[in-house]
Amino acid sequence: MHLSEITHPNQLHGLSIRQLQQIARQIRDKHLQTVAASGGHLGPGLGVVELTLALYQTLDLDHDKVIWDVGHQAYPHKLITGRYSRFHTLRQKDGVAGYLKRCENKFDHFGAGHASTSISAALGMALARDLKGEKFKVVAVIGDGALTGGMALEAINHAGHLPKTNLLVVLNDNEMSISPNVGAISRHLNKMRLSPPVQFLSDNLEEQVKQIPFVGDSLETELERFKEGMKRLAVPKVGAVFEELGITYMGPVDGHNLEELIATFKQAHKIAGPVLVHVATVKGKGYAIAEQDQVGYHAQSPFNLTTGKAIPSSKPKPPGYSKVFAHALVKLAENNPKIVGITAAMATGTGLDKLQAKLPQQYIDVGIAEQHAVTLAAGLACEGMRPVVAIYSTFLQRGYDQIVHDVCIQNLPVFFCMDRAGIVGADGPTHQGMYDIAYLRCLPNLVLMAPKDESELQRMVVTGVNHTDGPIAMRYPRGNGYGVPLMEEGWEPVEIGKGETLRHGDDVLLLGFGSTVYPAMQVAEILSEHGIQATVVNARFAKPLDTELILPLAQRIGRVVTLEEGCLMGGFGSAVAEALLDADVVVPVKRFGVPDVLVDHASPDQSKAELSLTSPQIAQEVLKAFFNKTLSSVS
Ligand SMILES: Cc1ncc(C[n+]2csc(CCOP(=O)(O)OP(=O)(O)O)c2C)c(N)n1
Ligand SMILES: CC(=O)[C@@H](O)[C@H](O)COP(=O)(O)O
Ligand SMILES: [Mg+2]
Repeated sequence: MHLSEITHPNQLHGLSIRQLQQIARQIRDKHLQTVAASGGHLGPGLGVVELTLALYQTLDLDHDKVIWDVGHQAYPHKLITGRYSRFHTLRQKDGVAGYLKRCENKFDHFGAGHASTSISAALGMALARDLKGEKFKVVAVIGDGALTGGMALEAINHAGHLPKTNLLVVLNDNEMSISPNVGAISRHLNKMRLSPPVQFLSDNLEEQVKQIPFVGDSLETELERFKEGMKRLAVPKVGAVFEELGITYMGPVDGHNLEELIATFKQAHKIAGPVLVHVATVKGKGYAIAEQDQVGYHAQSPFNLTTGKAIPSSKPKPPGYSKVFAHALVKLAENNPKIVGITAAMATGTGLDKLQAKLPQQYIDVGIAEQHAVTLAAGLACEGMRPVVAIYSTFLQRGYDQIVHDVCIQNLPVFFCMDRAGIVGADGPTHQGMYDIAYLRCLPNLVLMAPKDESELQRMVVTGVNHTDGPIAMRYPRGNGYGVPLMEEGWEPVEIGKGETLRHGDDVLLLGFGSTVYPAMQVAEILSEHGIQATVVNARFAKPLDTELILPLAQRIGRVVTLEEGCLMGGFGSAVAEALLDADVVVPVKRFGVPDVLVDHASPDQSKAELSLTSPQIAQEVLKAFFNKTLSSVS
C-alpha cells in the first residue's frame, strides 16, 4: 500500500512491519519535499513518523482520539488522515494548516499551536467519555519541551489523581525544544532515556498460574502483587516521578523501532488508569542535515533538499526586527550588568541567543513557561535588576495574569519586548499577534509603545531599558525592517508618551502606530494624488497617548483616521476614540485594523488584502467615507 492510498488511519491495521517501514519512508519523502518547497516545520514531524504509525496501528480511529500538543509535529498525522493529496498547499492561503484544526479534519480532535495543552484537553475528553458511559481510548502526544509548560504539569497532577480514568500520554522525548530543552524535568527525562527499558513480566504468565489446580487463583493474586513490586524495583528511579504521581510509567522506548513501539502501545492500552509511555526519538530523524542541526531545522523557509541551504531570496533583505532588537539589547547589556534577558524557549526566534552567546550570565531560558517568565522577571525587578522579557505577542497571552497581578499592580519595572506583533502569516490564527494592544492598554501603570521602523526600534530598546518607573511594553512585527540607516550604538531614547508629526496637511489626520506608520505615509501619498492633503502622525505610544499632539490636530483638521496591525476592539483606534470622546472633541473617526475575525494562515500581504488593510484599500475607503471620491483603480 502506498501512502497516497491512505485516507483513514485504520488502513494501517494488519500491515506488516515491512509495509509500515515503506510507508514511513514515503511520509518522510513527502514531508521533506513539501517543506523544502514551501517552508514549515521539519525536525519535529520527521521525529515522530514511527511513533505515529505505531500508535495509530494500535488504535481504532473511528472511535479513539489522539490529541497532539502544539501540532507542529503532526505532519505524518495529516498525511495519513486524508490530506496527502493537498499537502503541497501546507501553510498557504486556503491550504492545509500547519497545526491541527478541528474544522479541517475529523481526526484533528483538538487544535493547538500553543504548547502544553494536549493533556488537559485529552483528560477533558476522557472524563466526558466516562460521564457519558462511552468506550474509546484517548491519547495525548506531548513533546519534552511542551511538558515544561505549567499547564501540562497541572494536567499531569490532575490525571494522577484519577486512577479510574483511562488516559494514555505519549511523551515524545527528543531532548529538544526549539533549542536544547532546559530544566529539571528535561534533565530527569534524559536520565530516563539512558536507563534500560522496563521489561514487564509477560501477562500470559498470570494465565498459566491461574490454571494451576486449587491454588491457581490465590497464586495469581500473589503474582500480581509480586509483579507490581518488581515493577517498582525495575522502573528507573526517575520514572518513579510519574509512578509516585499515580501514573503508570512505561519506557523509555526506542521511538524509531516500530515493533517495540507497537508492543508497548498494545501493552499500555491494557493498563487501567493514567499511563505515560516515554518514547525516545531523534528530532529530524531520517534527514541527516536536520539531525545535525536540530535547532536550525525545527522550522525552515524553502530550502534545497540536497544542500539543506535556504533558497536565497531574489533581492537582499533588510535586517529582521528580531536581529535589530537583539543587537541593541546586547550592546546595552554589555554596559549594564543589571539587564537580564528572559526567553520562554524562544531564544532563536526572539534573537536572545545572541545575548546568551555574548553574556550568558545575563540570559535566562525558562523553557515553555511564559507565566513563570513574567513573575520571575517581577522578582528580578524587586531586586533592582532590569529584566527584559522577550516573548512573542501571542505567547505572552499565556502570562497575562502574571503581567496584571505580579507586574502592573506592583508597578515593577519589567520591559516586555513582544516580537511577532501583528499579522504573522503562515502560522495562522493561533500565532497572530493580534491582541496585545487591547490586552495591555487597559492595565494601570503600563506603558505601551511601537516603533515605526527598525531604527526607531533601537531607540525604543533604550527607552524601555531606561524606564524604571514601572512596566513598559514594546511591540514589533515579524520579519524584516525597511532598510533605513541604522546606528551601531549611541541611540537616543524616545520620550515617553510623545509622538511625532511626519507630514502636514489640512484635510485629514492619519494616525499610525508601529508597523502602520509607513503605510499611513503611503495612504497620504495616494490621497495627495486625489487633491487631499493629510497630516500623518507616528503615535509611538498607545499608552500614554500623546493627546497634547493629537487632540488639537483632530479638532483643527476635523477628520481622523487610525491605523493599527491588531484587533480593532480595544486597540489603538479605540484609545484615540476614547481620548476624543473624553476631551469632547466631536469629529468623525475611521479606524483601520483587524475586525472581529480570526486571521487564517496566508502570507501577511494576502491577509491584509483580504482585510482591506492595504494602503490603496485604506485610501479608497477614506476618499469614499470623507470626501465622496473613489480611486480610479485600487491595486
Ligand atoms: C505557549 C507556547 N510557547 C512557545 C511556543 C513556541 N514553540 C513551538 S514548538 C516549541 C518547542 C516544542 O518542543 P517539544 O514539545 O519538545 O516538541 P519538538 O519540537 O521537540 O517536537 C516551542 C517553544 C509555543 N508553540 N507555545
Ligand atoms: C511551532 C511554534 O510555535 C514555533 O515554531 C513558531 O512556528 C515559530 O514562529 P516563527 O517562525 O515566527 O519564529
Ligand atoms: Mg522535543
